[in-house]
Amino acid sequence: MAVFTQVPLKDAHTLVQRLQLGELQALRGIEGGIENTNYFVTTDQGEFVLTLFERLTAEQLPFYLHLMKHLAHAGIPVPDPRPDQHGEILHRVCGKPAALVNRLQGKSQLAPQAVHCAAVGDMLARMHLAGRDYERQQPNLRGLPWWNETVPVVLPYLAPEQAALLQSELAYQNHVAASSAYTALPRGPVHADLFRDNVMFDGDTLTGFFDFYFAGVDTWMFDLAVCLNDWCIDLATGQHDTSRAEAMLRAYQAVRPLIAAERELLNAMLRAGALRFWISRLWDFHLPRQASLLTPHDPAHFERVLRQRIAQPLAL
Ligand SMILES: Nc1ncnc2c1ncn2[C@@H]1O[C@H](COP(=O)(O)OP(=O)(O)O)[C@@H](O)[C@H]1O
Ligand SMILES: N[C@@H](CCOP(=O)(O)O)C(=O)O
Repeated sequence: MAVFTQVPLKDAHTLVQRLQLGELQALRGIEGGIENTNYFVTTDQGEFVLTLFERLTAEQLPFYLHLMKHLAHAGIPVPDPRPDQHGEILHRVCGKPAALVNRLQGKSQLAPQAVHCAAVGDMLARMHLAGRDYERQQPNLRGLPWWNETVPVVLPYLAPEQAALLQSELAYQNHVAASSAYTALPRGPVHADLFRDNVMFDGDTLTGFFDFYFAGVDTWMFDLAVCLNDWCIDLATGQHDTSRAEAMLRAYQAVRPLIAAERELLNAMLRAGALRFWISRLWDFHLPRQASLLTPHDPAHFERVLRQRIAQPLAL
């Protein structure tokens, strides 16, 4: 869990007053998350989430916050950033850029069944379509250029066979990115980190997507691959669960059918999704930041997932 910055009650009170959200009743640091400082904020008007951004800059943040607003207005269940009286949704708390959003109802479904994977596939496709007329541009900041930059930084910490796999997969992904099929992939704003812990459910009903702070313009297929790699696998082995993967793909395609290039590159994108999180987990693990409540994720998990995607491609 992560609270990098301790927020005094008086600072939360000032923000709540400025956003005209009533009287502050409680402020509680959130267990979970590895990127930002998060607090639940209770006022007499409801429950909110305060996020202090620890890595993202005030220049990068409008893309994410306005994307959430855009999607919320299009009917996608995502947190809606609260404005001040001037309409500004990016605030400043304890010297850090900050946002306050509504708290989504429900809880994460950490042992998903086919019904949950179908709900995610359906809403993911709706979200992709709803993002088509979003005008701001920002690349996925954890995309290929970042992989190329970060792999040399983590290589010294790896055993020789891991280093060889990491380098050969990176070379493969550079090759894929230069192909005409890749150029043909439809793209737009994507979430890019839509894991089980970034979706809320009330029973079997999906109540929201959140944590958009790795979003960016990238291929829709990469987004779908990230979901398949987390929602539709056996976590112990990294193996695909066919019924869950089929449920997600069927529901996604009922809203937006995949084009030929997407079908062709499905497995390459599954490998890309595994590589992306293997690299970021290695980076977080071997070059950790100070936080009072932080548990790094296990990098070995995505090494296993990547080996699985290479050994057993998912057939469409
Ligand atoms: N809008 C929200 N509604 C409800 N819970 C939220 C919301 N945003 C964050 N949370 C809670 O806070 C936890 C950490 O948030 P997250 O965005 O994943 O952190 P990080 O940005 O550090 O990865 C989540 O697992 C969830 O329980
Ligand atoms: N989902 C990523 C890490 C990002 O953490 P989150 O709490 O912001 O989703 C992973 O599992 O490595």
